Amino acid sequence: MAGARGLLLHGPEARAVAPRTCSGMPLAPERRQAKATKRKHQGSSEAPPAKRRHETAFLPAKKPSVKETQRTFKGNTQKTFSPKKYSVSTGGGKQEERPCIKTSSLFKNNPEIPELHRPVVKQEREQVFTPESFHELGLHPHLISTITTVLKMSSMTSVQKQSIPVLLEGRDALVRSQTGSGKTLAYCIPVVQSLQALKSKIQRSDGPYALVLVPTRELALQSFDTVQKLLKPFTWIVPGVLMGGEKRKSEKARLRKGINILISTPGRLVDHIKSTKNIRFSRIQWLVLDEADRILDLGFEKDITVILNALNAECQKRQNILLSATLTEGVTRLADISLHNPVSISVLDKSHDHSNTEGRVAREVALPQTSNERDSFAIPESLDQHVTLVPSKLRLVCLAAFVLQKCKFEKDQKMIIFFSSCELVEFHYTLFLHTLLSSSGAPASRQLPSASSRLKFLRLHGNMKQEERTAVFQEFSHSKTGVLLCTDVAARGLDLPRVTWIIQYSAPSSPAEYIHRIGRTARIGCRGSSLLILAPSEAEYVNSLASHKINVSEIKMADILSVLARDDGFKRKQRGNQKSHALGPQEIQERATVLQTVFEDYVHSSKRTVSWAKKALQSFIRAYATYPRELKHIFHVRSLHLGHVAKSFGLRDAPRNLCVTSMKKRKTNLRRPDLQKKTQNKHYLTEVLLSEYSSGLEAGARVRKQGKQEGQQSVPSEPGP
Ligand SMILES: Nc1ncnc2c1ncn2[C@@H]1O[C@H](COP(=O)(O)OP(=O)(O)OP(=O)(O)O)[C@@H](O)[C@H]1O
Repeated sequence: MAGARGLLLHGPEARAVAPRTCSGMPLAPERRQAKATKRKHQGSSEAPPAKRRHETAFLPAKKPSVKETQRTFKGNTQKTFSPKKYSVSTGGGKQEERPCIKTSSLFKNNPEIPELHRPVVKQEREQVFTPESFHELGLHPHLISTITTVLKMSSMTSVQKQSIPVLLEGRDALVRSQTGSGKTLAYCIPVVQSLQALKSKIQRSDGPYALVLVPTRELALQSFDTVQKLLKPFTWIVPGVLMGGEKRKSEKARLRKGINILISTPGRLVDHIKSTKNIRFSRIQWLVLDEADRILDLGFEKDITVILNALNAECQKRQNILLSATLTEGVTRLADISLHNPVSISVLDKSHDHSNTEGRVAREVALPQTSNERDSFAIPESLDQHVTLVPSKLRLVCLAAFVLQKCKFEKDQKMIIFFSSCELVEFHYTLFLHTLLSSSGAPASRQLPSASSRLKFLRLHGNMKQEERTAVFQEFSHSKTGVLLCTDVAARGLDLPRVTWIIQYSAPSSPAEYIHRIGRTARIGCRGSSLLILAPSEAEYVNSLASHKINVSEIKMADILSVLARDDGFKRKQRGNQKSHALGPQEIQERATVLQTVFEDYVHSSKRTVSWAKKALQSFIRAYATYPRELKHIFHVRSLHLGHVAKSFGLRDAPRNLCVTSMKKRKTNLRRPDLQKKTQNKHYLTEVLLSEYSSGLEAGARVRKQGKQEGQQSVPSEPGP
């Protein structure tokens, strides 16, 4: 970590930045001076010496005593009253000089970045394509011509080659293959082939023959789209989608008219089962659970039971398929209750070899699989995985620098950034719109000197209206470039073409989620990369990934920040004819501080924005408290330094009254870990994650209730608070 450590050790205590009023106007000199003094004084309470750090973590920031204030004030008089200058590009490339005030150092009092002793593990591999074509499957000629001319596919993928014949034989199956390997067609083709071949031709009014359950609305739309394409030559078979966000009445009307292949999220289907008289399952021949392990998470297990009971009550004989890139214990349980004498299909290299040597697919793998097999996942060979260790104070600038590096200075990059909650997505989306974009409509004085109109930001999360979610999904899908900020609502199954980078700004809560998130890139043999951003205290997570045969290589934080050298918009003004010195670590630190200051200035531009940033910080802490027990030794709220984390929300100080109720609760619960798990964690998990996957019917009510309980201000979704 030589580079990164260098940055940490040699950083200047304070950086020069431009002072502004709330409206973004430069301050009068006297006020500027007073404010600079105040800032310095505030900054002093924020970075405790290393030995105090542990004690102060998560305590409200203490107001410094008069004595402390005087000491700080006196000790820094010289610096405080000699503001440096830095230059800001204004429209037309002019450089405007602004006198500066202090920003507390980003590069001091940070925890040491540990060396990563990364165990190198042999990753599981799958071969994506086979040389075989779809012609060999004995499908209806119109279906083959649709696959080759409409979908423009010629050869089968491994999972398709293994699954389609098994499913056409009428067997139940548990299918596991890596992300982006073509599992959707692996089940859609046999369903369409079998339904078009039924002797008594399907009538629309017959109702569903096939039911496909998926965890999210976007995935429902995507699967519907695939089925619709395959059904082109078979116009008498009608597909339909139920996914919430749409008026229940119009869904009821469509159900009444008849849907033969029904694609739905579990929650929405349960709602119709309970309230609609028009839903009949007597003709069901296929039940597909795509992303089966995700479907089982949280509240969905109950929904699945309701659905299985409803199906079993009306039809006994049907084919059942469970699919996912990751199989968890839960899926084995679900397989036990929903699959009959199933074939387990796995495309790992060893089974592939087996199929080659024996001339048949490896499909008689016993159920359940061993935990070892279940816990190691195949990752596309064309996916380069990285990790970077970044102290909390530097997280925001580091993320922004990486976004600028890829999406501003490199061509044709399309990036997805994962966050742990809707509030975090909204916060970073709005902040970036107002600071990194020149076309956001915000006053130029509040923007980053190098604000770029080449950047495009979008966001996707479960608290958005359905029409907006769909529009964003479509826009990002069709776009060649752009940055999508999202929650795990976009982690599963979504097939977004040409995504080049996946950033995990909030670490995932399980290896399975890690696999699915990074699986949004490097699909079907394309190249892609991922970056996991961890705090130094979270370095151990790399070993946890390695235990699931996941290999990551390190990118040094210094290398990420060095992109700031490419943009003189971040430069401090040199005096007179002084020549710009070489872009060493010191200069990079100064530029990083300019970037941080732009964020802080935006956040502190009004009381409302400060309160909004505090809510986002609160949401971060709440989500952080929900990591499962097996990861608590790595991700524990007590190891966070509130003042430092606050900095990554553009807050200059650790908020004093943050999350008081929750803190009290947490304190009590920490003494009773059993209670914590049973009550609070469950509560948080439901609050933070369930809303992402709900049918959409209850989301509004839940969000309203949550907001009321926590006094939560709704974060503005459009350009800013
Ligand atoms: N035989 C094929 N030839 C070429 N492209 C294919 C083939 N089969 C599927 N694809 C394409 O590969 C992409 C990924 O497919 P799909 O979404 O079904 O993957 P998946 O295995 O379900 O991924 P995930 O686990 O992330 O849900 C899609 O764009 C799909 O159109």
